[in-house]
Amino acid sequence: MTEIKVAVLGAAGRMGTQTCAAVEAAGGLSLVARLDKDDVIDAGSLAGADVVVDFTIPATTEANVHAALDAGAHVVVGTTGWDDASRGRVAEHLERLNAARAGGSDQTPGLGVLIAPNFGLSAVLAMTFAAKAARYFESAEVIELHHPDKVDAPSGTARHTAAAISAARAEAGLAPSPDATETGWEARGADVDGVRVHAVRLRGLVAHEEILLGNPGEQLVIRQDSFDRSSFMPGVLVAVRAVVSRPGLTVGLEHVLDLA
Ligand SMILES: NC(=O)C1=CN([C@@H]2O[C@H](COP(=O)(O)OP(=O)(O)OC[C@H]3O[C@@H](n4cnc5c(N)ncnc54)[C@H](OP(=O)(O)O)[C@@H]3O)[C@@H](O)[C@H]2O)C=CC1
Ligand SMILES: O=C(O)C1=N[C@H](C(=O)O)C[C@H](O)C1
Repeated sequence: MTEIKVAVLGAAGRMGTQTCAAVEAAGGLSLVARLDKDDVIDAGSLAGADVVVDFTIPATTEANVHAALDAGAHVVVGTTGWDDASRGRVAEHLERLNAARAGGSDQTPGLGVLIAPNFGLSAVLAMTFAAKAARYFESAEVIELHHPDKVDAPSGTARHTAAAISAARAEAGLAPSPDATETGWEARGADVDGVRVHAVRLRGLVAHEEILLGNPGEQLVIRQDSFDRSSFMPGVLVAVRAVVSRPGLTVGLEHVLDLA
Protein backbone atom coordinates (compact mmCIF):
# COMPACT_ATOMS: atom_id res chain seq x y z
CA MET A 1 0.00 0.00 0.00
CA THR A 2 1.74 3.20 -1.11
CA GLU A 3 -0.37 5.75 0.73
CA ILE A 4 -2.66 4.89 3.66
CA LYS A 5 -5.99 6.71 3.50
CA VAL A 6 -7.34 7.57 6.95
CA ALA A 7 -10.78 8.55 8.25
CA VAL A 8 -11.20 9.95 11.76
CA LEU A 9 -14.32 9.41 13.89
CA GLY A 10 -14.90 11.97 16.63
CA ALA A 11 -12.95 14.39 14.43
CA ALA A 12 -14.21 17.49 16.24
CA GLY A 13 -13.25 16.22 19.70
CA ARG A 14 -10.08 16.86 21.72
CA MET A 15 -8.27 13.78 20.40
CA GLY A 16 -9.96 13.77 16.98
CA THR A 17 -8.78 17.31 16.20
CA GLN A 18 -5.17 16.46 17.02
CA THR A 19 -5.37 13.17 15.13
CA CYS A 20 -6.62 14.88 11.96
CA ALA A 21 -3.75 17.36 12.14
CA ALA A 22 -1.17 14.62 12.83
CA VAL A 23 -2.40 12.51 9.90
CA GLU A 24 -2.34 15.52 7.58
CA ALA A 25 1.24 16.28 8.59
CA ALA A 26 2.47 12.66 8.36
CA GLY A 27 4.31 11.23 5.39
CA GLY A 28 2.58 8.35 3.61
CA LEU A 29 -0.85 9.07 5.14
CA SER A 30 -3.73 11.12 3.78
CA LEU A 31 -6.85 12.24 5.61
CA VAL A 32 -9.90 11.40 3.51
CA ALA A 33 -12.79 11.85 5.98
CA ARG A 34 -13.64 13.62 9.24
CA LEU A 35 -16.79 12.20 10.84
CA ASP A 36 -18.47 13.15 14.06
CA LYS A 37 -21.69 12.63 16.00
CA ASP A 38 -24.75 11.86 13.78
CA ASP A 39 -22.64 11.06 10.69
CA VAL A 40 -23.41 7.68 9.13
CA ILE A 41 -20.43 5.32 8.96
CA ASP A 42 -20.43 3.44 5.66
CA ALA A 43 -18.31 2.97 2.54
CA GLY A 44 -19.60 6.26 1.14
CA SER A 45 -18.87 8.47 4.16
CA LEU A 46 -15.50 6.78 4.75
CA ALA A 47 -14.46 7.85 1.25
CA GLY A 48 -12.20 4.87 0.51
CA ALA A 49 -10.37 4.99 3.85
CA ASP A 50 -7.99 2.07 4.46
CA VAL A 51 -7.88 2.83 8.19
CA VAL A 52 -10.53 4.35 10.45
CA VAL A 53 -9.36 5.92 13.72
CA ASP A 54 -11.98 6.10 16.49
CA PHE A 55 -11.79 8.72 19.25
CA THR A 56 -15.46 9.01 20.17
CA ILE A 57 -17.30 7.93 23.33
CA PRO A 58 -17.56 4.60 25.17
CA ALA A 59 -21.29 4.26 24.33
CA THR A 60 -20.71 4.20 20.57
CA THR A 61 -17.20 2.93 19.91
CA GLU A 62 -18.06 -0.75 19.45
CA ALA A 63 -20.84 0.01 16.95
CA ASN A 64 -18.45 2.30 15.08
CA VAL A 65 -15.89 -0.50 14.78
CA HIS A 66 -18.44 -2.97 13.38
CA ALA A 67 -19.65 -0.37 10.86
CA ALA A 68 -16.08 0.44 9.75
CA LEU A 69 -15.27 -3.27 9.33
CA ASP A 70 -18.43 -3.79 7.27
CA ALA A 71 -17.22 -0.94 5.05
CA GLY A 72 -13.95 -2.85 4.50
CA ALA A 73 -11.60 -0.69 6.63
CA HIS A 74 -8.99 -1.56 9.26
CA VAL A 75 -9.64 0.19 12.58
CA VAL A 76 -7.48 1.86 15.24
CA VAL A 77 -9.38 2.53 18.47
CA GLY A 78 -8.36 4.93 21.21
CA THR A 79 -11.78 5.26 22.80
CA THR A 80 -12.30 3.67 26.21
CA GLY A 81 -15.17 1.53 27.45
CA TRP A 82 -14.14 -1.89 26.13
CA ASP A 83 -14.62 -5.14 28.05
CA ASP A 84 -14.10 -8.84 27.34
CA ALA A 85 -17.56 -9.17 25.76
CA SER A 86 -17.20 -6.22 23.34
CA ARG A 87 -13.66 -7.25 22.40
CA GLY A 88 -14.92 -10.80 21.83
CA ARG A 89 -17.65 -9.61 19.46
CA VAL A 90 -15.11 -7.64 17.42
CA ALA A 91 -12.76 -10.65 17.29
CA GLU A 92 -15.65 -12.81 15.99
CA HIS A 93 -16.58 -10.19 13.40
CA LEU A 94 -12.98 -10.11 12.18
CA GLU A 95 -12.79 -13.90 11.98
CA ARG A 96 -15.96 -14.02 9.88
CA LEU A 97 -14.86 -11.26 7.52
CA ASN A 98 -11.31 -12.54 7.15
CA ALA A 99 -12.45 -16.13 6.55
CA ALA A 100 -14.74 -14.90 3.79
CA ARG A 101 -11.87 -12.88 2.26
CA ALA A 102 -9.48 -15.86 2.39
CA GLY A 103 -12.05 -18.01 0.57
CA GLY A 104 -12.57 -15.46 -2.21
CA SER A 105 -10.47 -14.36 -5.14
CA ASP A 106 -9.45 -11.16 -3.30
CA GLN A 107 -5.91 -11.83 -2.02
CA THR A 108 -5.63 -8.64 0.10
CA PRO A 109 -4.51 -9.26 3.73
CA GLY A 110 -7.22 -9.65 6.34
CA LEU A 111 -8.68 -6.73 8.23
CA GLY A 112 -7.20 -5.69 11.57
CA VAL A 113 -8.47 -3.83 14.64
CA LEU A 114 -5.98 -2.34 17.10
CA ILE A 115 -7.46 -1.17 20.39
CA ALA A 116 -4.95 0.85 22.44
CA PRO A 117 -6.04 2.06 25.89
CA ASN A 118 -3.18 4.56 25.70
CA PHE A 119 -1.01 5.68 22.75
CA GLY A 120 1.50 7.59 24.90
CA LEU A 121 4.94 5.98 24.97
CA SER A 122 5.42 6.88 28.65
CA ALA A 123 2.11 5.19 29.50
CA VAL A 124 2.81 2.06 27.44
CA LEU A 125 6.24 1.75 29.09
CA ALA A 126 4.80 2.38 32.58
CA MET A 127 2.25 -0.41 32.06
CA THR A 128 4.95 -2.74 30.75
CA PHE A 129 7.28 -2.02 33.69
CA ALA A 130 4.41 -2.42 36.17
CA ALA A 131 3.47 -5.81 34.76
CA LYS A 132 7.11 -6.93 34.96
CA ALA A 133 7.54 -5.68 38.55
CA ALA A 134 4.17 -6.84 39.91
CA ARG A 135 5.20 -10.40 40.78
CA TYR A 136 7.84 -9.15 43.24
CA PHE A 137 5.56 -7.07 45.51
CA GLU A 138 3.04 -7.97 48.20
CA SER A 139 0.84 -4.90 47.53
CA ALA A 140 -0.17 -3.15 44.30
CA GLU A 141 -2.51 -0.17 43.77
CA VAL A 142 -3.08 2.19 40.84
CA ILE A 143 -3.89 5.92 40.89
CA GLU A 144 -5.05 7.55 37.65
CA LEU A 145 -5.37 11.33 37.41
CA HIS A 146 -7.22 13.11 34.58
CA HIS A 147 -8.84 16.34 33.41
CA PRO A 148 -12.36 16.77 34.81
CA ASP A 149 -14.03 16.61 31.35
CA LYS A 150 -13.36 12.88 31.14
CA VAL A 151 -16.65 10.91 31.10
CA ASP A 152 -15.47 7.51 32.31
CA ALA A 153 -13.71 6.21 35.41
CA PRO A 154 -11.49 4.43 36.06
CA SER A 155 -9.53 5.23 32.90
CA GLY A 156 -9.01 2.64 30.19
CA THR A 157 -5.29 2.84 30.90
CA ALA A 158 -5.80 2.07 34.59
CA ARG A 159 -8.05 -0.87 33.74
CA HIS A 160 -5.43 -2.25 31.33
CA THR A 161 -2.68 -1.69 33.92
CA ALA A 162 -4.65 -3.40 36.68
CA ALA A 163 -5.47 -6.36 34.42
CA ALA A 164 -1.79 -6.81 33.56
CA ILE A 165 -0.74 -6.55 37.23
CA SER A 166 -3.45 -9.01 38.20
CA ALA A 167 -2.36 -11.53 35.54
CA ALA A 168 1.30 -11.24 36.65
CA ARG A 169 0.35 -11.72 40.32
CA ALA A 170 -1.82 -14.74 39.50
CA GLU A 171 0.95 -16.32 37.43
CA ALA A 172 3.36 -15.84 40.34
CA GLY A 173 0.84 -17.37 42.76
CA LEU A 174 0.60 -14.23 44.93
CA ALA A 175 -2.15 -13.83 47.52
CA PRO A 176 -4.45 -10.76 47.29
CA SER A 177 -2.82 -7.48 48.39
CA PRO A 178 -3.13 -7.31 52.20
CA ASP A 179 -5.97 -5.02 53.33
CA ALA A 180 -7.55 -4.97 56.80
CA THR A 181 -10.32 -2.52 55.80
CA GLU A 182 -13.62 -3.33 57.52
CA THR A 183 -15.56 -0.09 56.99
CA GLY A 184 -15.47 2.75 54.47
CA TRP A 185 -14.89 0.59 51.39
CA GLU A 186 -16.06 3.47 49.20
CA ALA A 187 -12.78 5.22 50.05
CA ARG A 188 -10.69 2.31 48.78
CA GLY A 189 -11.25 2.87 45.06
CA ALA A 190 -12.60 0.48 42.44
CA ASP A 191 -11.71 -3.20 42.42
CA VAL A 192 -10.35 -3.98 38.93
CA ASP A 193 -9.36 -7.64 38.68
CA GLY A 194 -8.45 -7.59 42.38
CA VAL A 195 -6.34 -4.41 42.13
CA ARG A 196 -7.54 -1.20 43.82
CA VAL A 197 -7.76 1.71 41.35
CA HIS A 198 -8.24 5.33 42.48
CA ALA A 199 -9.45 8.02 40.05
CA VAL A 200 -8.64 11.73 40.52
CA ARG A 201 -10.33 14.43 38.37
CA LEU A 202 -8.62 17.82 38.57
CA ARG A 203 -8.66 20.97 36.41
CA GLY A 204 -5.23 21.51 34.90
CA LEU A 205 -4.43 17.81 34.48
CA VAL A 206 -4.40 15.93 31.15
CA ALA A 207 -3.64 12.21 31.72
CA HIS A 208 -1.40 10.71 34.40
CA GLU A 209 -0.91 7.39 36.16
CA GLU A 210 0.93 6.12 39.21
CA ILE A 211 1.46 2.47 40.01
CA LEU A 212 2.37 1.84 43.65
CA LEU A 213 4.06 -1.44 44.53
CA GLY A 214 4.84 -2.20 48.16
CA ASN A 215 6.83 -4.69 50.22
CA PRO A 216 7.83 -4.63 53.89
CA GLY A 217 10.20 -1.66 54.20
CA GLU A 218 10.21 -0.60 50.52
CA GLN A 219 8.11 0.92 47.76
CA LEU A 220 8.39 1.19 43.98
CA VAL A 221 6.44 4.02 42.32
CA ILE A 222 6.09 4.02 38.54
CA ARG A 223 4.65 7.30 37.24
CA GLN A 224 3.89 8.64 33.80
CA ASP A 225 2.50 12.04 32.76
CA SER A 226 0.92 13.14 29.51
CA PHE A 227 1.08 16.93 29.89
CA ASP A 228 -0.29 17.48 26.40
CA ARG A 229 -2.36 15.43 23.93
CA SER A 230 0.48 15.73 21.40
CA SER A 231 2.07 12.91 23.47
CA PHE A 232 -0.46 10.46 22.00
CA MET A 233 0.14 11.30 18.35
CA PRO A 234 3.35 9.33 17.59
CA GLY A 235 1.61 6.22 18.95
CA VAL A 236 -1.52 6.86 16.89
CA LEU A 237 0.59 7.12 13.72
CA VAL A 238 2.51 3.93 14.61
CA ALA A 239 -0.82 2.16 15.07
CA VAL A 240 -2.26 3.40 11.76
CA ARG A 241 0.82 2.17 9.89
CA ALA A 242 0.88 -1.16 11.74
CA VAL A 243 -2.79 -2.16 11.61
CA VAL A 244 -2.87 -2.64 7.83
CA SER A 245 -0.55 -5.64 8.19
CA ARG A 246 -1.90 -7.05 11.48
CA PRO A 247 -5.02 -9.08 10.67
CA GLY A 248 -7.32 -9.85 13.61
CA LEU A 249 -7.64 -8.13 16.98
CA THR A 250 -4.67 -6.57 18.82
CA VAL A 251 -5.19 -5.01 22.26
CA GLY A 252 -2.44 -2.69 23.45
CA LEU A 253 0.24 -0.74 21.61
CA GLU A 254 2.86 -2.77 23.51
CA HIS A 255 2.37 -5.58 20.98
CA VAL A 256 3.21 -3.30 18.05
CA LEU A 257 6.21 -1.84 19.89
CA ASP A 258 7.50 -5.35 20.70
CA LEU A 259 7.23 -4.68 24.45
CA ALA A 260 4.75 -7.45 25.27
N1 LIG B 1 -6.03 5.74 23.76
C1 LIG B 1 -5.53 6.94 24.07
O1 LIG B 1 -4.31 7.18 24.05
C2 LIG B 1 -6.47 8.03 24.44
C3 LIG B 1 -7.80 7.76 24.55
N2 LIG B 1 -8.68 8.74 24.85
C4 LIG B 1 -10.08 8.36 24.83
O2 LIG B 1 -10.62 8.80 23.59
C5 LIG B 1 -12.00 9.12 23.75
C6 LIG B 1 -12.26 10.53 23.27
O3 LIG B 1 -11.62 11.44 24.13
P1 LIG B 1 -11.70 13.00 23.85
O4 LIG B 1 -11.25 13.30 22.47
O5 LIG B 1 -11.02 13.63 24.99
O6 LIG B 1 -13.28 13.25 23.94
P2 LIG B 1 -14.17 14.41 23.28
O7 LIG B 1 -15.46 14.42 24.02
O8 LIG B 1 -13.36 15.65 23.17
O9 LIG B 1 -14.42 13.87 21.78
C7 LIG B 1 -15.34 12.88 21.44
C8 LIG B 1 -15.91 13.27 20.09
O10 LIG B 1 -16.72 12.21 19.60
C9 LIG B 1 -17.95 12.77 19.13
N3 LIG B 1 -18.97 11.73 19.09
C10 LIG B 1 -19.89 11.40 20.01
N4 LIG B 1 -20.64 10.37 19.57
C11 LIG B 1 -20.16 10.05 18.32
C12 LIG B 1 -20.53 9.09 17.35
N5 LIG B 1 -21.54 8.24 17.56
N6 LIG B 1 -19.84 9.04 16.18
C13 LIG B 1 -18.82 9.89 15.95
N7 LIG B 1 -18.43 10.84 16.85
C14 LIG B 1 -19.10 10.92 18.02
C15 LIG B 1 -18.23 13.90 20.10
O11 LIG B 1 -19.20 14.79 19.58
P3 LIG B 1 -20.09 15.68 20.64
O12 LIG B 1 -19.10 16.45 21.44
O13 LIG B 1 -20.95 16.50 19.73
O14 LIG B 1 -20.87 14.69 21.46
C16 LIG B 1 -16.83 14.52 20.17
O15 LIG B 1 -16.56 15.35 19.06
C17 LIG B 1 -12.31 8.88 25.24
O16 LIG B 1 -12.83 7.58 25.40
C18 LIG B 1 -10.94 8.97 25.89
O17 LIG B 1 -10.87 8.26 27.09
C19 LIG B 1 -8.28 10.02 25.07
C20 LIG B 1 -6.96 10.35 25.01
C21 LIG B 1 -5.93 9.37 24.68
O1 LIG C 1 -9.91 10.67 28.47
C1 LIG C 1 -8.68 10.88 28.39
O2 LIG C 1 -8.18 12.02 28.37
C2 LIG C 1 -7.78 9.72 28.30
N1 LIG C 1 -8.32 8.54 28.16
C3 LIG C 1 -7.62 7.31 28.07
C4 LIG C 1 -7.91 6.44 29.26
O3 LIG C 1 -9.05 6.43 29.75
O4 LIG C 1 -7.01 5.72 29.71
C5 LIG C 1 -6.15 7.49 27.79
C6 LIG C 1 -5.53 8.66 28.51
O5 LIG C 1 -5.46 8.34 29.85
C7 LIG C 1 -6.33 9.93 28.28
